[in-house]
This record gives sequence, C-alpha cells and structure tokens, in this order.
Amino acid sequence: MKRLNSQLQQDGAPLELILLIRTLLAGCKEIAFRVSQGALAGVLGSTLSENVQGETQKKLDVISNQILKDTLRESGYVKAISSEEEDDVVPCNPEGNYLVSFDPLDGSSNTEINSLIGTIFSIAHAPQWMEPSDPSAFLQPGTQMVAAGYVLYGPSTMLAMTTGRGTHIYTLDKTHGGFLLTQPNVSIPAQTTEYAINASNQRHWEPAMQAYVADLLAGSDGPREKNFNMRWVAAMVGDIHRVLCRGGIFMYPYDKRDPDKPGKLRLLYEANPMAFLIEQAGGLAHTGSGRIMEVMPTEIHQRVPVLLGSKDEIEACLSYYKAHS
Ligand SMILES: O=P(O)(O)OC[C@H]1O[C@](O)(COP(=O)(O)O)[C@@H](O)[C@@H]1O
Ligand SMILES: [Mg+2]
Ligand SMILES: [Mg+2]
Repeated sequence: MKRLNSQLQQDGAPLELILLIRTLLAGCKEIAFRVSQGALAGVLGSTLSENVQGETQKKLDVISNQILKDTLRESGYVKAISSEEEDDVVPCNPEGNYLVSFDPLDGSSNTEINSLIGTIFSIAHAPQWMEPSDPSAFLQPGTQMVAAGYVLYGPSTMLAMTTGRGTHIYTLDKTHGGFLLTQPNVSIPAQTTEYAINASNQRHWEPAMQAYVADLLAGSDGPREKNFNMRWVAAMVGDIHRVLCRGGIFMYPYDKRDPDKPGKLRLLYEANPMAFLIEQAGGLAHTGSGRIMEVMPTEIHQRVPVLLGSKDEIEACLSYYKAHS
C-alpha cells in the first residue's frame, strides 16, 4: 500500500511542503492519542510534549491547539498560524515560507459522547513582505491554498488531503505510525439522495433554503419525485468524510439570526479547506451566492454559509437561490 510520502511526491509537492505536512501530521497523531484516552486525556502524558504536561484541566480542543501550535512553531517551516482557538495570528519563524490555518478539534462537543471529531487544516505560501504577526497575509481567497485536509479521529484515524492534484484518503497504520493510501483519487458521485443540515435552525433560513428543503422532505410525492435520507454527525469533519466516501451534500446555510454571523462555520478553518477537498473530488462548494474558495476574507475568524458536495444536487439547491433572488 502506498505511503503518504510517495503520493505527495507523485503529486509534485515540493520537499519543504512535504516536510511541513509530515510535521503537522505528527501533531495530529499526538492529538489522536490524546483523544483515544477520552476522559483520561491529560492524565497519562508520558509521550507528550512538555508544554502540555500537567494541563489536566484543559479541554481537548485547547490541548489540541497547543499541540499543533508547538509542533508547527518548532518546525521552522511556518511564518505564522491562524487558529480557531486563537484570537490573533500566532507569529512563528520570520524566515518561514508557509502560513497554516486550522480548526484543532472540529465537532468538539462530540468529545462528551465519544463520537467523531477531527482536525481541519490548510496551508498557503507566506509572502516575503509579511511580518509574522500581520494577519493581512491570511486574508487571501481559498484559491491560494497549496494544501488542505483533515484528520478524522474515529474508529480508525484517517487523513483526507489534497495538494491540488486530486483528493486522497489515507488510514493511519498504528503498527508503524504512518498514513497509508486507502482511497486514491476520491470521486464524489454527482447525484445523491442523502443530505445533511441541522433542521432545528429551519425557521432562521432564507426562503430559498426553506423551499429547497421542503421539496427534499416531500420526497417522491413532491417536485423532486424521489425520496431523500438525512444524516447529521454534528461535526463537519464527519459529515464531509461521509460525502467524500459515498456522496451527498452538507449544508450550513445563511442564517438570519445575527447579521454579523451569516453562517456558523469559519471560512479559514472549516469552509475553505473542505471546499478544496470537495472540489478536488469533483464536487461543488458554494455559499449560495458564490464559490467558497473565491470569497475574499475580511477578517481571520470570518464565518460563511456553506453548501458542499455532490455536483448535481448542489446545482439543484442553487437553482432555488436563483429562483428566489
Ligand atoms: O449541530 P450544530 O450545533 O448545528 O453544529 C454542528 C457544527 O458545529 C461544528 O461542530 C463547529 O465546529 P467546532 O467544534 O470546531 O466549534 C461543526 O463541525 C458542525 O458542523
Ligand atoms: Mg469546527
Ligand atoms: Mg474547533
């Protein structure tokens, strides 16, 4: 079975990027170990770095953030980090060539019920002119990413990643500690009868989304003339993994509750990396008004609506937006 390194080389990733990805994944393997300890996380710390030793009271998302921050800062490859768990950009090596953004633990409320969680990340080039503490270099559209992916901490630890040459899925072989290629060149079926949305927010959606979901619910009796099934992992990383594995769509649409928060999910840490993976697997990634990866961020913690997944079904959804515009 092919190793991650060989696939990255085959996809033409430069050596420094490969080394950075390996460093990032070393941090994720440490998180995987922590997560697998469940309620014992932080108690058994013999293999863990000094900075997180003894932090037994901290929640796993804070611990995961610390692990990734320490690992990336020490590597020297990274000029600055932006993280869902940090208010400001974290300056690293002024000579570093890359910027890394991450959601250290996505779906963190699932930790309480021993259910799916993961780390989502993206990597971009750091401009020469940039001061490490300057957030403006992170304010570039997702089209500038050179790599993105997630590590899913489930029954097995899995990695989905793209460097712009297809999306590949790997499984962590815990016997030797390496990621092995288990699903090369993922291709999301264009059509699907499976969708994911938190229906408890229904009253806050725009009319286009209300109409679209109403027609999905009407099933074979409605205009779509077929039955749909619904799934909700409550961790984007788990829902997107399902979409990559067997198709479907995932939506966290515009929500009119708070105009400052047009969606729940964060552009830099969640929407962009997942959009890159989905597009590289032949799917579509949209906000309802444009391609996610073309959104120009105005601040690092910006939120956006997301519609991701099987191409024909996302297009069907967008036709409702068009009809209501
Ligand atoms: O079920 P809810 O409350 O609508 O929220 C689920 C969404 O919130 C998130 O958990 C947010 O991620 P965090 O755990 O990183 O805050 C997404 O992964 C998920 O899709
Ligand atoms: Mg998240
Ligand atoms: Mg998180």
